[in-house]
Formats: sequence, structure tokens, C-alpha cells
Amino acid sequence: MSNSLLTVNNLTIESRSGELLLKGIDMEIEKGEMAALIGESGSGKSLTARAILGILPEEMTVEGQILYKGQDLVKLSRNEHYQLLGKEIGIIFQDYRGSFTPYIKIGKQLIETIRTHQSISKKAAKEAALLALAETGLDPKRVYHSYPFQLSGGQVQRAAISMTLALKPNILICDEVTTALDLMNGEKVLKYIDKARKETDCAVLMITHDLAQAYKWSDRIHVMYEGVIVEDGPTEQIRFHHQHPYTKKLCSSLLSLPEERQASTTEGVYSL
Ligand SMILES: Nc1ncnc2c1ncn2[C@@H]1O[C@H](COP(=O)(O)OP(=O)(O)OP(=O)(O)O)[C@@H](O)[C@H]1O
Ligand code: NI
Repeated sequence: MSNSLLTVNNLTIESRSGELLLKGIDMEIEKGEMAALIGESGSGKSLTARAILGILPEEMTVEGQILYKGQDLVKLSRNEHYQLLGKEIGIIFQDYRGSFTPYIKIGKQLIETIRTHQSISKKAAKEAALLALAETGLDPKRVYHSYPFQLSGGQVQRAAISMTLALKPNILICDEVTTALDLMNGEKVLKYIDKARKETDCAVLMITHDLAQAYKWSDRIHVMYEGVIVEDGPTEQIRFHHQHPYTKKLCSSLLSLPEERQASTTEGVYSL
């Protein structure tokens, strides 16, 4: 067997009306790997993430397996699944504003989250919170003592990422994390996620529309199209030797852009 940390086998999701939203996808994510899941809007990327997190709408029917540490996540109850969130499986969403309650200071919320998952003293949790904030390039004391509305969008998002990473999850799922950020902040966030991955050896599943971003940061790319993973492989292979017509279309949309812009990761420009 491989080094797989998370194995998705033949995952199928059907909506209440009988529409097949995911059609038997397979995916393996290894420890320490940055795996990208790319594909156009509505192809099933976020549903895949939600299945792994156990937060799919109740009315959907799920078949197949999601194996993690010897257990099948598809078979867990909501409550059992919920226990894994945070410490084992972390999530960073595009909509980071929902990560914090508006009228409680960031520091207090960080401490509470850390202490929900680790039995450490308030003082130790405060130290961990300040360290986590500093690592995302924020002014730790200022952010710690601020309410979310006193910070810019990019600062709140970095604070939300600090909170997720302070728990040191084994798998981190990032769903379109840079879409709402400008280029500079998007790059900072990805750099920070990558640094955390290297330090903790966690696996990252990076969901994105942005092929340039996937090229730059991921080790492996899974290409999704209409609920199917049409192709996957090491990033270089997908970049230079892809086979599937949909991947060709995706890659050629990027190739037609000037070279220096390919190296950057602007949001929007490469969106499909
Ligand atoms: N709660 C829901 N009920 C019914 N259908 C849904 C629900 N959530 C998503 N879908 C459908 O499932 C399909 C996949 O949606 P999903 O959110 O996974 O797409 P995505 O690849 O993440 O797209 P985007 O890039 O726009 O975020 C879409 O056709 C969508 O309409
Ligand atoms: Ni999505």
C-alpha cells in the first residue's frame, strides 16, 4: 500500500432529486503532500471537501469510502465526524468572515478554540495564539486585542488561518482561500500555508479555480469535471503531459497568457 493518509474510493453523491453530483471519484492524499483539486464552477470540488468534513446537506445520499486512519468517514455519525474537525481535519474557507463571532475579541476566540481541542492552561493557550498570529505576519498583540470588525478583510483571514493552523491538523482543506484576496495577500496566505505544511508535515487539499496557483504550489493535481476526476498526476505531468481533453482546454487557456503572468497567481485572470 502507498503512503496514503486519506483515501477516497468510488465516492458518489446524489442529490435529493436524484441528480448525480459526484460520480465515483477516487483520490489519495499523502502525508505532507500539497494536493490541488481544480475544475470549473459546479464541478463538485466543494462537495468533495464537505464529504471529507462530514458537512454535506442531510438530504444527499453518499456512497463509497473515505478512509482516514483506518476508519471510513462516510460511516461516521455527524457527532463522530464533528470530533475530528479542528484537530485532525482543518478547514479554511473562502468566506473567512464566518470564522469569528463579531463582538468577541480575536484573542479570546483563539484561546477558546485552542482550549476546546487541547487541555492546556489559559496562559499556554495565549502564548500559542500570539505565536500563531505572528507566524502569519500579523502584529500579534494588536490583532489579539482587536474585534474582527477593527481589522481589514485580509487580516481577519490571516487570523482565521492562524486559528486553524494553531490546532496542527493532519489534513488541511483550503477551499478557494485566495479568491477574495488581492494578489499580495493571496501569495502571503499560500506561503504561510506552505510553511505550516512543511513544519507540521500535514497534508493540504487545495481547492482552486486557478491553474497557475496549482502549478506553483501543489505536488499533485486532480482535475475535476462534472463530478468526475478526469485526470490526476504529479503537477509536472499534468502541466506538460496531460491526456484528457478537458485538461488540455484548461492548460491551453493558461498557455495563451504571457509567460511572466503565468508565474504569478492573480485571482480572476485564470479563473475558468
Ligand atoms: N445543497 C445543495 N443541494 C443541491 N445541489 C447542490 C448543493 N450544493 C451543491 N450542489 C450542486 O452540486 C454541484 C457541485 O457543487 P460544488 O459546490 O461542489 O461545486 P464547486 O466545484 O465547488 O464550484 P465552485 O468553484 O463554484 O465553488 C453543483 O451542480 C451544485 O449545484
Ligand atoms: Ni466550491
